Amino acid sequence: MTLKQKSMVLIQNLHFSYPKKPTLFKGLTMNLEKGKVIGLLGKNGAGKSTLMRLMAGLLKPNAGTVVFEGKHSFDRDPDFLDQMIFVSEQISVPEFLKVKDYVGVYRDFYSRFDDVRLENLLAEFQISTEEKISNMSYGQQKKLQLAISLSVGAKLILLDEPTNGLDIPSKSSFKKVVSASLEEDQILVISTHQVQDIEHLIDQVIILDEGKIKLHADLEVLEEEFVFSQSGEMPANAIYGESHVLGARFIAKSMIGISGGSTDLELLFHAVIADKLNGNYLSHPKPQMS
Ligand SMILES: Nc1ncnc2c1ncn2[C@@H]1O[C@H](COP(=O)(O)OP(=O)(O)OP(=O)(O)O)[C@@H](O)[C@H]1O
Repeated sequence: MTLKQKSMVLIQNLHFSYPKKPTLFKGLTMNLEKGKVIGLLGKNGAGKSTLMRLMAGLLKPNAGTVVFEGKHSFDRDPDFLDQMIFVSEQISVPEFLKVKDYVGVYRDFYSRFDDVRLENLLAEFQISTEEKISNMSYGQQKKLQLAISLSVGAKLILLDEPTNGLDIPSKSSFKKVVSASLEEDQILVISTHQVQDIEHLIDQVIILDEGKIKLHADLEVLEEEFVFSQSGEMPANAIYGESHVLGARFIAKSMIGISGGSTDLELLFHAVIADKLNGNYLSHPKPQMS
């Protein structure tokens, strides 16, 4: 399959700023492939939610393009809207409705709505369709929104801070249902500060900083290229490391005979923000980055 066939979201030379605010994105370029779960990381105010809103077509680029399967997001074409769902961090669920009535709104809107999947997800999250939304806690409402987002049959699923407000068992359920629900022709983008909530779940990581994509990488490639490990003291060849009472956590360039664990997302994030490890570590060539 060629890169173009695999790509679903193409962002090219994207410029964006809010009115009377400094420029947020100055020429962002990237593409997202189907079948991937992508973690979007960045400090507060880095622009994660804004990038998601641009992908959802809720904001208009000042220049450049955001295209989903050949359609400009901001055109909000009916086909595009049928294939995309964006769940923002602040949920606004109409409290006067019962779960089943609220779900009905989505069932009417999305042509590929999957009732069986929804039923299974609501069971996993222990939500009854007869429940009145006003009687549900914030976390329960959040889980309802998540269950819906994974059931509408969207090819592009954008989740902004989906695990905020979820208790520990629900976070485990979140990982379980996401891994089990994602199909080959879907992309799931998860923006979060809770890196442990997406560890062992994401295929790719994107780190946004100062209006740029500092890193866009397949975790598989990162794990081939680098060693993420711990030792009694900081090794001399560490690219980046953090000392703690028992020694150090570090990232080093991979060498024959030395293998490291799975990607330590927190350490990776700090290394990227400190400009110790930037770039493109994808399993095939990509368009030039900003
Ligand atoms: N509606 C808006 N109008 C004006 N400025 C905005 C608006 N929304 C966000 N911003 C500004 O844009 C920048 C990026 O905000 P955004 O919410 O996209 O960042 P974020 O990475 O999602 O942050 P956080 O991690 O805190 O949620 C911030 O400086 C913010 O103040």
